[in-house]
Amino acid sequence: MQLTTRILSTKKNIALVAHDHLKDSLLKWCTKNKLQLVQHNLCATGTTGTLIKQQTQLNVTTMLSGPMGGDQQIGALIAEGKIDILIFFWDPLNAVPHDPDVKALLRLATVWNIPVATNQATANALIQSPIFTNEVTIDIPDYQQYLAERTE
Ligand SMILES: O=C(CO)COP(=O)(O)O
Repeated sequence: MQLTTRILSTKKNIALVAHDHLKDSLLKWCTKNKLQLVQHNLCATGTTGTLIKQQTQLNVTTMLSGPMGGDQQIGALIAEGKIDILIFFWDPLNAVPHDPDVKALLRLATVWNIPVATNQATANALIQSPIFTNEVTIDIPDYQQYLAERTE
């Protein structure tokens, strides 16, 4: 796969997602890091985002709830280059009905090489890193080249 680059600007588009048993943990993390988070554009799956808005007063664009398509909506935004960072407190100990959607979201985040935190320790590392505040260049698949090779 040929690569090209994408610039993540200083003001990032950040997606926040948490499974039910980890919502308290993500809410605490958002409260603790509110001053950094307020400087970025936030979006979230339906329940997660609504709780973050209620409990932190952060401005969050909400998608549908995860099991109703919210993970897929965020995955689509990632594929379109509209999400720069994914913070996803996913639950490795409880099954969810939309497991294929969860896998698809994590897969697309990997395909498009965006920084992802899937637990609190990595979210802490990410928010303290220059990635969060600086302009960053990431390698991404060269889609035009990919398409050209498949259609020549
Ligand atoms: O299920 C989710 C992620 O897979 C999260 O969805 P909610 O934020 O609506 O609970």
